[in-house]
Amino acid sequence: MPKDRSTTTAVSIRRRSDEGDSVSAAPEPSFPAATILGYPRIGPRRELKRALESYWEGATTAEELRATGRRLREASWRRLAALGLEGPPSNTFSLYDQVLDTAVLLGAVPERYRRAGGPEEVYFAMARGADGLAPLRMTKWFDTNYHYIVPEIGPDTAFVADPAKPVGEFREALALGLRTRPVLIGPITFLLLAEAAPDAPAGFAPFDRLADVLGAYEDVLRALAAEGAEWVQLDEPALVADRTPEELAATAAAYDRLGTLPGRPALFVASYFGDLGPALPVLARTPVEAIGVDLVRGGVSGLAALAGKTAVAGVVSGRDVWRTDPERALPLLAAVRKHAARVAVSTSCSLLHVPYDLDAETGLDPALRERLAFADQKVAEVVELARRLAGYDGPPYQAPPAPVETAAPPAGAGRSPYPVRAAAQAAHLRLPPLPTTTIGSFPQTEELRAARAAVAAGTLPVEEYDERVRAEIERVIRLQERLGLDVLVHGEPERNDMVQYFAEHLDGFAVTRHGWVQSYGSRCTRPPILYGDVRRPAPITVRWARYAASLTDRPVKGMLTGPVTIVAWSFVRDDLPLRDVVFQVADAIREEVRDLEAAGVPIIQVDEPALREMMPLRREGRDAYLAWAVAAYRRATSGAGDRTQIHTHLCYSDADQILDAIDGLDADVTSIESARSHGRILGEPALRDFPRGIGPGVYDIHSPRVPDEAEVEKALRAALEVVPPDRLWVNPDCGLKTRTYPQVEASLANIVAAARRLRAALRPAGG
Ligand code: MET
Ligand SMILES: [Zn+2]
Repeated sequence: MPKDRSTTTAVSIRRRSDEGDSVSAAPEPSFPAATILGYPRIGPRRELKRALESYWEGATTAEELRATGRRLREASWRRLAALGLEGPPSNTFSLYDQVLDTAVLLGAVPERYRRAGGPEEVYFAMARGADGLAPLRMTKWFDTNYHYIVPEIGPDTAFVADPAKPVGEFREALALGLRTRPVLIGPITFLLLAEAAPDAPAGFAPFDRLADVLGAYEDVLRALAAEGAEWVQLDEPALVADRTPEELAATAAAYDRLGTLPGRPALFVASYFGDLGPALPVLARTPVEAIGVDLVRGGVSGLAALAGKTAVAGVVSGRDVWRTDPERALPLLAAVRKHAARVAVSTSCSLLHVPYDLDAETGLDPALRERLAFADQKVAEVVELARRLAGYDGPPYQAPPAPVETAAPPAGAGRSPYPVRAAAQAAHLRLPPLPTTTIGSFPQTEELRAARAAVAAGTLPVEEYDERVRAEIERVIRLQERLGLDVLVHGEPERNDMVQYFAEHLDGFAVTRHGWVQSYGSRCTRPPILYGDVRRPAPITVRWARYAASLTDRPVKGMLTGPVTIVAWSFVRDDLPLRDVVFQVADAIREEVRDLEAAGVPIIQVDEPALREMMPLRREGRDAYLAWAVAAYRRATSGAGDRTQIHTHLCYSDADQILDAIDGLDADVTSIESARSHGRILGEPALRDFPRGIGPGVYDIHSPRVPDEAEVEKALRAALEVVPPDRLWVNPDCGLKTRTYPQVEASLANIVAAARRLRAALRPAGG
């Protein structure tokens, strides 16, 4: 075998499938030697965010929004071409979410949204809700901090392909002289991520509709081929999680069917976020031409199945900001090359999960900077690796022995059992039944954001900024008193972000200025970079908590972010086991809990919204993960005395998967997302027995909609069916930071009113 085979010029005859089905014998188009699975789309300066928000406010038109999209796509393609990438992906742009785009592409728009208006209105009604129309559910994309919109599929969903978007984007790029590879979410992943429509009969699963949805995929593939698309990428990340034999058999059947579609483009099935495991040979037996494997998360065993295929080898991580070590990547690529017909160098997943360009960061320590690569640097890396691979004749990669696990540090001195704590807290706090509270943040005003930027730019003295933060805290405290909430918060006005704020005050972290990563819709976060040992040089939140408490007689909660979440939402050093890094952070938070308690703060909330998203995608490894994650949380919180009430907050609706772990956190009160899943969380039998305080969210803060009093009351009545009144808390799904004051005031007023009505109804007659 010649070892300098260059993949750029590779042209071969399309193979026949094992079964010998006759497949068109057209030559397989060449696949680029270097590629990426996707690219960020929010804009290097978050141009899409601004365009979306101004469109939603009614300040700009749909046409202006579309024009911004076109400009961003063009700029991205030109940038990729300038970086040396050939045949870039397309249809990786989205106005809100790629899963929602796929639902639209396949005609899976639930009937009730169709009356929202024109195409944009219908689309954004599904994403964000509209008058009288709650949005579709939103949840996290695999183990990332990106949120997708959950499609709703019923037995009658009429799948009718509407390929306008991928076709339109393909044409746009072609007009620039670029033949792109349209990217679609594959049928297996699409259906597995969807949920059954509310009116679907019991036992119905969206996956039952696979044969029907494939018809729509065939139409899309035909339409793209007619435009001149040579390759289409079908993303199937769902195949890196555990799949049943039936699901794998359906995968084989689906790709056999798409693979034998006459006149189709060449098919590249991409997998990412882990190892394909048993799905790899299944895919490899189908007629698809190319298969993508994640070699950052996944291993090299089983690659022999790639014989005869084009292997798209993900060796440049799309999930972190570290440079790729060519001494590791080249042997990995050589290992793939031993088996596959052709090898393309790729990112391990879409670059959606990393910031655009390291060159925009001018303030980083040069020693750290040298170790970093953002999206554009990673594009340059795949191009360079492909060039080096062509001439590489070193040995292929061999997996090293698995590292030996060290024992977890102890949880720290234990608190008394819950009944003892609960009694001490009840005597101390004297709260009514169904206590009302919020999750921590209040809307962030433009003035405060601007003030923070001015401090960073050196144009506003810190003392003046602190003064404004104090004024904002006072305003938020007065508002909560006026609204009649029982447990108040300071509103987190001093925090740009719940993770970044702590990162800025802990040693071992660096923060970026422009390193935005899309979280959902127009929302972005700037994940800090955890590069060294974590230490807390001084108390972080104590002065603000103390100030807030000084303003009111009601209890004020102290707010901290938990160790798992701080690590999950950062880019983390990869030279230590993740667990050890989390324990370092837990020790820093433990010190903060102690200091808050010493300052007289009676309730401390330690948020762990990322607990579930960090969970391994395959069952194997989950128990071990949950054990150390829970141990880290307890290490952070167990220094508190019995009288101090510890709250935690987890904002996702499918907490049912980790109820044991939530129980293991041993927090006195747990608030959890529930509004958008129509209270589904409380349908869980395990929750009936949840032994401590629980606050299922009654206000979907991801939507601009204001819930009315009756709706909140109904949700609370449903909750009271399973949770006794002395343990039921009344709160929104999550923090209020992303909402406006008018929305928040109206919603909280309705929540307090509903809680009061129920409280009155609970009171025994004459009591
Ligand atoms: C994503 S969870 C957010 C919790 C945080 N305390 C807030 O209210 O913003
Ligand atoms: Zn939350």
